[in-house]
Amino acid sequence: MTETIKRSLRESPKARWTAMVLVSLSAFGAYYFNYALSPVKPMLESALGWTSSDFGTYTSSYAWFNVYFFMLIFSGIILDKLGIRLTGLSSALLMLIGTGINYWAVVTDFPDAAQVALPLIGEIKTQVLYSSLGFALFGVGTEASGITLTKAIVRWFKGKELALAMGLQMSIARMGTALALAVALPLAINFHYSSPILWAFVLMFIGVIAFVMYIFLDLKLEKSEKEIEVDEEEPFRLRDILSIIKNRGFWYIAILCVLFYSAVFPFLYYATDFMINKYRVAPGVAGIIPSLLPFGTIFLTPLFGGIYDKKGKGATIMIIGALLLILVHGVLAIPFLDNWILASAMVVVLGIAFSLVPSAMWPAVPKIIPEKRLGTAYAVIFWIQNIGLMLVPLLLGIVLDATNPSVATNKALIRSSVEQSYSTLLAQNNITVDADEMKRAVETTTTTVVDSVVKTSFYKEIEHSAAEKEDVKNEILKQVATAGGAFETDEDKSTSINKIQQIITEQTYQVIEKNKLNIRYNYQADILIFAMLGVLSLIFAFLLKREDRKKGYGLELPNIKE
Ligand SMILES: NCCCC[C@H](N)C(=O)NCC(=O)O
Repeated sequence: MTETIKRSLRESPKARWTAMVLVSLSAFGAYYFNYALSPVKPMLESALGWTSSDFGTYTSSYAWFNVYFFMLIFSGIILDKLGIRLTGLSSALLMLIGTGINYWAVVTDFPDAAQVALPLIGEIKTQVLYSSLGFALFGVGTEASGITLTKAIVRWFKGKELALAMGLQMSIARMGTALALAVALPLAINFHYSSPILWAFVLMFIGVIAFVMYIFLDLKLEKSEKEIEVDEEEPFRLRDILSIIKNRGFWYIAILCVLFYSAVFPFLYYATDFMINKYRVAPGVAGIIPSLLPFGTIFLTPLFGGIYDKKGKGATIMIIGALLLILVHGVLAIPFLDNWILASAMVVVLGIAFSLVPSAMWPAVPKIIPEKRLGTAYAVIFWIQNIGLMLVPLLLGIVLDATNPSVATNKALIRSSVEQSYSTLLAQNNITVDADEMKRAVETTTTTVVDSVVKTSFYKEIEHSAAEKEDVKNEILKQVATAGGAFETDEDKSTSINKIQQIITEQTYQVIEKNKLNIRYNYQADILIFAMLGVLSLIFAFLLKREDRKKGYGLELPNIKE
């Protein structure tokens, strides 16, 4: 069809950039919430008794519905049928509801032993299940919103600053990730472990309002184009999937995508905990190191995209990105290199890799797949990517628990010792607290003890039998009771509780240190999984380059012809 755009609202730079900012706000909230609970992993363990496998189940749940129910494929169809406005609003609302369910689940008291049996996963804590269902719903909303926002940007910027607008939209989204990694744990420490989710809910709500405003702008655009003939967009067709999956180049890109993203996104889920456990970074600031990664990509992705546009070498860029991935995870896996400055440098290099690969990968797809099948191609690539985002975080949690079998049980032992110590000292001193105050005090004290042991102790951990662990617990209770005997209550109840907290913290710390209890995760096996994903990425990047040479896709050629 001919395109004779005359006075379309698209011609107004102010209108189209406003549209870009409005739609990007929901992506900002989504990318924030995606990582809001990750830095809080150590607190979820100390306060709620989650294990690394529970955390792995939770983070993998992002992709449950997308993978099992083919939601990404359906979202593409729904987007074609219902359009940007309705699909965008529904996905923003879905993200909001998912976040709400997740918040409710983590603040609700479930009995410690409450579990349900799930196919494939087995027994799972009821709280982990409800949090995961919320996160899975959020995942459907995020992925659907991802493809909807791309379509919205294309609608406003086709023939204009399309690449820049897409790059900026991605940058705004990544700012959300950087913010979550940097502030979630300080927020949780200073307020409550659920506070980062509450903030996510607020951001998501702002995203919904912004999308409603976008709808009005979009209606104005439609009105302005009523008299004008514009290109009709190609709809999503199931039969296109068949022709796409017959293309070998498509498979190389899709596999490279799942391998590469699986070595980055899931790394971010665990990175704060990794910094705390391996590099002894203080929990309050540990998230700043992984936040350097998305923060760097905010500037580098558009920069590398521009270089690819002008100079080409797309397949080579992907090879370099995969090599950097191997270098980073290889260095992070070396046990004796435990300096946080080196870790920060490696995260910056990972940020460079994470800017190189996407800046070459996404623009490479149109060189392999005809334009009319692009929407379908991206939906299938994201579906395959989601399989990795589902399996890898789960595997990481299981491997972390399997290679550190006593850490979760030792943290649980500390929690129950702290709880019993409070009960004893409060009763001894005739101080009454309600269930909420008690819960809060136990959570805070357990977290403080665990954090300070992990940060400040240098002992070589010893594995204890169940009977020895019972002895350690009894020793904690005895020490606390002895130290608490000399304790003088204050008229002010909260001063007395603070004194009790101090006694319990000091005594528990001493007993743990003396008995060399293992509460520090060794992440080596997990990081080696990432390094292996890097090696596989490199192989597929080379295969893609070879296929490009055979079929002449032009991946090494510049996008802009001089
Ligand atoms: N943690 C956000 C998940 C978004 C996944 C999405 N399918 C995607 O890959 N977007 C492109 C990107 O580079 O973020």
